[in-house]
Amino acid sequence: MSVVALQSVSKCFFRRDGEQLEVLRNIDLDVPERSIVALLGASGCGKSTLLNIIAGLVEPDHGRVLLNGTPSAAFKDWRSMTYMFQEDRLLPWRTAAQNVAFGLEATKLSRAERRVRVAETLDLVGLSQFANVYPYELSGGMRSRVALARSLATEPSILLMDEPFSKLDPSIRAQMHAEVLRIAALRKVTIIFVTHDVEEAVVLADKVVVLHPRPGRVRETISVPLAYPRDPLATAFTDQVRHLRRIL
Ligand SMILES: Nc1ncnc2c1ncn2[C@@H]1O[C@H](COP(=O)(O)OP(=O)(O)OP(=O)(O)O)[C@@H](O)[C@H]1O
Repeated sequence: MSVVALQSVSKCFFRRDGEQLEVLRNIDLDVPERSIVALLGASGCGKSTLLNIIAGLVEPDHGRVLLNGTPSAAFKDWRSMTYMFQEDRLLPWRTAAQNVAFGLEATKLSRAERRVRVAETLDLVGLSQFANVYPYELSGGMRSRVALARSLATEPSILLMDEPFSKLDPSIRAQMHAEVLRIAALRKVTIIFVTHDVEEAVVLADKVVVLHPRPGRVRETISVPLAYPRDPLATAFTDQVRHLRRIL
């Protein structure tokens, strides 16, 4: 069964001047369990809007969103889904551990259970030594790891990411890609992420959905049949990357 399925999803926004902006038209999407799907497209083609629709943050005008087979409006298990934003959005007055604990505070876990979960998740992203450090004392890559740990602390089965590594240096970015692939395999998580970077899409995803702008439509869905773990340098010269580059 698909973890996330979109059927003929369309969305318009109204601009300030009253003009209607058709952002998404008839989007169909099928995300099987434990897959990694990239939403790839040029700026403004509706990638973030699509992710927000999946997350239940934006309601589509037409079409259906099914989460584990349940229509979005009737879906109850929102805790099984987390969202990682483009900016890390760490709270500066909280330590790394306290930031990771943030999403757990609304759960039924006891204080002791939360402490264990935070320690496990920081360990997962290789930051056990930095639990008591504040965000300003961390490098960009470490902050990104804390943000990833915060997204994973609730043990989600679906992780949505909106260009989460776009602000990082290329080498740190490659490290984060490796981290995501390692953790996705370990935690059995389904990932849907937005990117406008062809290499990032091909390194991470097993399926790349290419969106065409104005209005956003699925232009093509490309499978990436490369075995994991992938080598970013090796993937840069594959046919898939050449093809996607040509389209974009
Ligand atoms: N709440 C809103 N109200 C009005 N217009 C919106 C709203 N949200 C998004 N838009 C418009 O919808 C279009 C698609 O935006 P969206 O952020 O989904 O695109 P994107 O592909 O993620 O772009 P980028 O890669 O630049 O982040 C843009 O023209 C944007 O200005």
